[in-house]
Amino acid sequence: MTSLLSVRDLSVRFTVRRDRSRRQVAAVTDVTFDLSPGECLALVGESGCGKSVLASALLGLLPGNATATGTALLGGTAPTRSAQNSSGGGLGLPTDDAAPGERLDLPGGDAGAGLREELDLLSVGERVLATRVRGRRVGLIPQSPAGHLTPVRTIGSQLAETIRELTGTPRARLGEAVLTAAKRAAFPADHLGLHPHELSGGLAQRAATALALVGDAPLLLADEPTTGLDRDLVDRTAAELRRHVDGGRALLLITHDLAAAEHVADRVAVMYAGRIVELTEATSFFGSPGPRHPYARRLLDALPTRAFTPIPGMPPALDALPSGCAFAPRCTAATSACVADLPLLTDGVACHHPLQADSAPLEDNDALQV
Ligand SMILES: Nc1ncnc2c1ncn2[C@@H]1O[C@H](COP(=O)(O)OP(=O)(O)OP(=O)(O)O)[C@@H](O)[C@H]1O
Ligand code: NI
Repeated sequence: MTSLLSVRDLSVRFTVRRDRSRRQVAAVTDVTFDLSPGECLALVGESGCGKSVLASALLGLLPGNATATGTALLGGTAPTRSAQNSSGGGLGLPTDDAAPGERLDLPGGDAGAGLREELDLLSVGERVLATRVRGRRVGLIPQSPAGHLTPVRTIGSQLAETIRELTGTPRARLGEAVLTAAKRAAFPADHLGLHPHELSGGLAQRAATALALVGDAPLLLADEPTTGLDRDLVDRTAAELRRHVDGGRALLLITHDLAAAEHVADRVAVMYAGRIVELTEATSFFGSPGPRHPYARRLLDALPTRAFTPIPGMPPALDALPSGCAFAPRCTAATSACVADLPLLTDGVACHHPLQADSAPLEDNDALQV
C-alpha cells in the first residue's frame, strides 16, 4: 500500500550550553519508517528516548535550539468526486490512492491543489505547516495538553472555533457538533463551560483529544493520549483511536502504555537513545516470536502483566553517546562487537545478537559482559 508518511533518516540535534561550552544533544538519530493509511504504528521506549521530539519535528514544533535533518514525506491525497467538481477538478493528483474513508472534501474553502500535494514536512516551512498541515492533514494529541489549550477560553468555545475553522460547520449546527466532538473523546458535556485551568489532567487530556480529532486529519500523532486516564477511559480512548484508524487514517501512537499499544497498534517501533532499535508487527512483538532486541524484550518483561522486572541501569546521556550500541552497557548479551560497532536496523532489528524466538525472560543476575 502507498505510504501516507515516509520518514527517512530523521535526526534532531539540540544545541545546549553546559559548563560554559556548547554541546549537541542527539535526541533523534537516523529514524526511518513508513506509515500507511489504515495503519497504527506504536512508538514505545523509556522516558527521554526521543519520542516526543520526533513528533514535534514532524509538525515543525521544535524549539529554536533544535536542528532537524532528513525527510518526512506526507503523501498527497486524492480529491473526492464532489471536491473535484467543486474545485473544477483536475488537481493533477492521482485519484487511485485515496484511503478508504479518508476525508477528502476539504474544509474551509481551502480546497486548493497545494492542500493535497506531497509535502516534505521537514522543509515546507512554518506558513504551510500552520495553514495547511496542522489540524488538517496532521492532527496532534499533545503530551502536555494544558500547554496546547488556550487558557482564557472555555473548552466548548475552543472546540466550536476549531470545528468552524476546520470543517466549515454552519453556526446553527455548531452546538450539536461540539457535543459530538466532546463525546468522541469521552469529554463530559457538562464540563464544556470550564476553562483549561479548571480541568484535571485526565480531563485536559480528553479535551485535547477531542480537539485533535475534529479535523479528521489523514494522519494523527497521539503523544501519550492515555496518560492520566483511568483504565476504562484508557480502553475507550484506545477504541476511539482504533476506529479512527479503521476509517482509513494513519496513527502514530506514542506511548509508555504497552497494554494500550497492544490493543491499537498494527506495528511497533521501539526507540532507545534516539534510534529505532526494533520495528516489527504488533502480533509478533506481543505474541510469538516476541521482541528480538534485548532492550525491547526487557521493556515488555517490565510490564506488571509479564515478568514485572525493571530494566537495570539507566539510558545513556544523549550528549555523550557511545560509538557502538547505546544499550550495550545495560545488555546481558553484549560482546566487544557491540561496544565497537553500531548495529544498524536490519530485518527489523538493530542488534548484533538478536534474541531467538520465544526466549525466556532475561534474568537480572546474568552477568554483564561489557
Ligand atoms: N529544548 C531542548 N533542549 C535540549 N534538549 C532537549 C530539549 N527538548 C528535549 N530535549 C532532550 O531530548 C530528549 C528526548 O526528549 P523527548 O521529550 O522526545 O523524550 P520522550 O521519549 O518523549 O520521553 P517521555 O516518555 O518522558 O515523554 C531528552 O533527553 C530531552 O532532554
Ligand atoms: Ni514524550
